[in-house]
Amino acid sequence: MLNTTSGLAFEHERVVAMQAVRDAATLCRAVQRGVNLQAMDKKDRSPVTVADFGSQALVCRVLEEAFPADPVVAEEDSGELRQPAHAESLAKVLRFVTEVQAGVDQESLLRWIDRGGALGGARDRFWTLDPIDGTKGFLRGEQYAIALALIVEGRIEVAAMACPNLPTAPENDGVAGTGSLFVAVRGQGAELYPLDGDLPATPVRVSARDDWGLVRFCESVESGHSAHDWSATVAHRLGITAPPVRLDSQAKYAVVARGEADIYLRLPTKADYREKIWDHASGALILAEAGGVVTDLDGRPLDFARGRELSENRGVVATNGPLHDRVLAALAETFRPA
Ligand SMILES: Nc1ncnc2c1ncn2[C@@H]1O[C@H](COP(=O)(O)O)[C@@H](OP(=O)(O)O)[C@H]1O
Ligand SMILES: [Mg+2]
Ligand SMILES: [Mg+2]
Ligand SMILES: [Mg+2]
Repeated sequence: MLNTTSGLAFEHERVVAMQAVRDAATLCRAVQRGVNLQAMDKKDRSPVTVADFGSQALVCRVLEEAFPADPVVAEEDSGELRQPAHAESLAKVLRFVTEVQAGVDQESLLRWIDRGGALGGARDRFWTLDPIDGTKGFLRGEQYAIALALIVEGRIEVAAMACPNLPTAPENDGVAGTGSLFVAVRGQGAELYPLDGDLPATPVRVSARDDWGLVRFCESVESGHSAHDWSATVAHRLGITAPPVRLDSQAKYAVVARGEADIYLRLPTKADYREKIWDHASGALILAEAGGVVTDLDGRPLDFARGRELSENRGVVATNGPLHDRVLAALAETFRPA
């Protein structure tokens, strides 16, 4: 889709996606500053917070206004929030959303959240959203991301990912207000903006590292999300000596994309677990546009045209490129999933 003013494909989508994740990041930070950060349990026992719902509402609001015909495949729905037992949480979500977007009523809020219920698939065009990826990291005050991507006929075309606790540069580690906003459009490269202020973007590029003694790999903090024992075995086989860098959320794709790490491994802990599209779409395009490579454990491209899950893939291997085939070979030789 060509924008007649700038001539760049998907320029309007890129700008809208950046605004949407910025709004959501403002809300997430406000919730995190608030006392008594509590999680509710979803049916699958995973945590969800007031910020997950508020973030989803704000992003879906921005998308509805700009692209009313576009479906959204998002992680959360309003089912639990509508329960009388959660009236207090609903009131909190409304309060935090109103701080960013004045004049919102409860019905609009719930309707925006439920715009995320689309099924995806090979249909023309849809957005996929993880309103907070790394909810466990968010609850610990560590890494999390607001991850949004546009998928057209199964191809990821636009990605925006806000990482409020990931500094734009290592020297800002731990400094408040130095979060990162990664943006990519297929064929146009990946860029990093400071999440705060109007500073210009810098290009994002992977490392060229291919010396196994210097290679760094990253993985989930949660051993229930990615098998730490297997990644240690694979790393040993490859001659990697540095300990793994563990961080939550799709910030893992971002740190590989900007060359701070060289490999992201996500090895299934359960044979029947299928990755969710919103856990990968945004990060995967950002890394690919930074020069990296993303496949599943078997070397297959991630297939985003199958619905809400990556049903045809298992696990994820993401690298700077030069290391990819050796990592796949080491996995084929060693990894025996549960
Ligand atoms: N058994 C499992 N295997 C792999 N991923 C899982 C999992 N259970 C939950 N997840 C996903 O892991 C995501 C977090 O990834 P990470 O551990 O890399 O931070 C969660 O996203 P949310 O936090 O958005 O729910 C959730 O979708
Ligand atoms: Mg979740
Ligand atoms: Mg997630
Ligand atoms: Mg989430």
